[in-house]
Amino acid sequence: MTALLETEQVEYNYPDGNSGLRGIDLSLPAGRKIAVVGANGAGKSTLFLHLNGALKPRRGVVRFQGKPIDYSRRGLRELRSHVGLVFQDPDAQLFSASVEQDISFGPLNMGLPEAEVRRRVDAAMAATGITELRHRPVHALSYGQKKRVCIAGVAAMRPQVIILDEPLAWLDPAGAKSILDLLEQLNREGATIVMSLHQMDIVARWSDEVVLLDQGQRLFQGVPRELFARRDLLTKAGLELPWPMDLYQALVERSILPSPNDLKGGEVPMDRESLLPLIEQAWQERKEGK
Ligand SMILES: Nc1ncnc2c1ncn2[C@@H]1O[C@H](COP(=O)(O)OP(=O)(O)OP(=O)(O)O)[C@@H](O)[C@H]1O
Repeated sequence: MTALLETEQVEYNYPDGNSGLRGIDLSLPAGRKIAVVGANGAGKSTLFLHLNGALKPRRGVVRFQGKPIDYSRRGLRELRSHVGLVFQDPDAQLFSASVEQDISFGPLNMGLPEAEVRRRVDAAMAATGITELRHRPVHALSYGQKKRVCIAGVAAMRPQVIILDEPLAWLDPAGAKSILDLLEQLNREGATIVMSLHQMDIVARWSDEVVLLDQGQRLFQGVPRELFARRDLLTKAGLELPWPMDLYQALVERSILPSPNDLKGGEVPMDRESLLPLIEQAWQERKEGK
């Protein structure tokens, strides 16, 4: 599969000498939902800032659609119309007086006609469920509402890639679910979604592909099931298994559930929906005295 975004041996040091990235090779295919995971300080935000050209590597190269990023003003403006980044901190992204103005900024900056801007802004507000906040000042919104405005602002530009730095952090369960539903919808409409997150159960059920970073290096890229079979990598990177896999293992150790070798299909359950039928079956067999 051809890569939409690629990094080759990307290295970056912050001006104070902190090493942000230490030779990262990545290839992000189009149309996927890609999770980027790693402990605090692993380099996720630094990587994202390279993918939309906000940071320039000290060594190595970042490519979009096979071409190295053009760091001129024009080149970056063009790149950012295709690669949208939603920052971790919404206050770093929002600056207009009202919600509507903020979401309009990107499409206006792309030079789109006013009617088209209005259409896109209305659609982005509807998709993120913030139409009623249209005239509200951004500084007076809750954290979760600000997050939605940031996502709407990027979605209104209709980029090919939407990168989100911990979009679920600090959201309540309903807020997190609606963001995940929205990302699912944007992906169905053709956007490649790249997001960092710390909840491994969501990585397991949401992502097609997962990238694991550790101390500025890529430790793994592949499907979630493959990553969660690598206990060595998880331990090194300080990550845990998704809770359904962890619970499954605890139940196997207590001889309540069959071990992977005795499972039909042999696949360890990664999510709640595949774990529950195993528990129900074990419960049924116990009741029937098997
Ligand atoms: N503005 C900065 N100035 C100096 N060093 C920085 C800066 N931002 C990040 N770093 C350093 O670069 C490394 C990578 O940080 P980064 O923020 O990319 O990690 P992260 O994986 O996004 O972490 P988190 O999960 O905490 O958001 C860390 O060692 C961090 O201390």
